[in-house]
Amino acid sequence: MSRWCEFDSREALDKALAEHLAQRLAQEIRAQGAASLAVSGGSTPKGMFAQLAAQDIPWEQVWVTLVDERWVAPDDADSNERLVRENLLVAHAARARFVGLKTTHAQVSDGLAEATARLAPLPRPITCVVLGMGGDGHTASWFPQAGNLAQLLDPAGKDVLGRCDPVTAPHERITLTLPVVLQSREIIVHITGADKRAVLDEAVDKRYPIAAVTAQTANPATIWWAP
Ligand SMILES: O=C1O[C@H](COP(=O)(O)O)[C@@H](O)[C@H](O)[C@H]1O
Repeated sequence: MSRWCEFDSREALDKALAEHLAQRLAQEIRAQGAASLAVSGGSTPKGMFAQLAAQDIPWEQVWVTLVDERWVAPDDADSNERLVRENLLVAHAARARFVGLKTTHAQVSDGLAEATARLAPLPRPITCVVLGMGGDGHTASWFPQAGNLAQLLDPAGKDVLGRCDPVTAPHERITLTLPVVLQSREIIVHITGADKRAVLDEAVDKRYPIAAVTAQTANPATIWWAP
C-alpha cells in the first residue's frame, strides 16, 4: 500500500519534493552515470518545478520526459511540454535532456511509434515517476471513461506508450502505460487539497484508475500531499 508524506502548506510540499527528487537523481547519477525523470502536467506541479529547476545537480546527466501529453502543439497553452519547458527546464535544469511526446502526426495512434523511439535512450527503469491526479480519479492519461483503459492498465502489457480518448476532458492524449510506471525505481503521487485526498480515499471502492498505482504492493507509491 502507499505511504503518505504530508505537509502544512503547498510551498513546503513543493520545496521538500523538489529536494527529494534532486537527491534521488543525483544518487542515481553517482550509481549509474545517468538518471531519468518522468513528470506530469496540469496545474499541480508548477511550484515544485520552479524549486526543482533551482537544484544544482548534474542536470546534463538527467533525462526528463512526460508521464502524459495532450495532443496539442507544443506551444499550446494546454501543452504539458510547454509547462515543463517554461517552469522546469530553466535555471540549473535547463541543462537536462528533454524528450517530448508530441509528434507532428495528426493523431496519437500515428505518432506512437515515433514517440516510443524517442524514449529509447532514456535510462530505464525510470529513476522517478511523478504522477498527478485529476478530480475524476485519473492519473497519467488513464481516464475512467477511456474505451482502452484495460489495455493501458494491463500490468503485463508490452507497450511503453498508449493513446487515450479521455471522453470527459479535452484533447486526445498520449500516456505512459501502467507497467512502465510500475517498473520505475520510485513512484510519487503529487496531489493537493482536501477534495483530491477524498478522491484518493475512495479510489479502490470506485475503481478509479489511480488505484492501479496506489493499491498495488509490488512497487509501493508515496503520496506527497498538502491541503
Ligand atoms: O490532464 C492532466 O491532468 C492531471 C491532473 O492535473 P491537475 O491540473 O489536477 O494537477 C495531470 O496529472 C496530467 O499530467 C494532465 O495531463
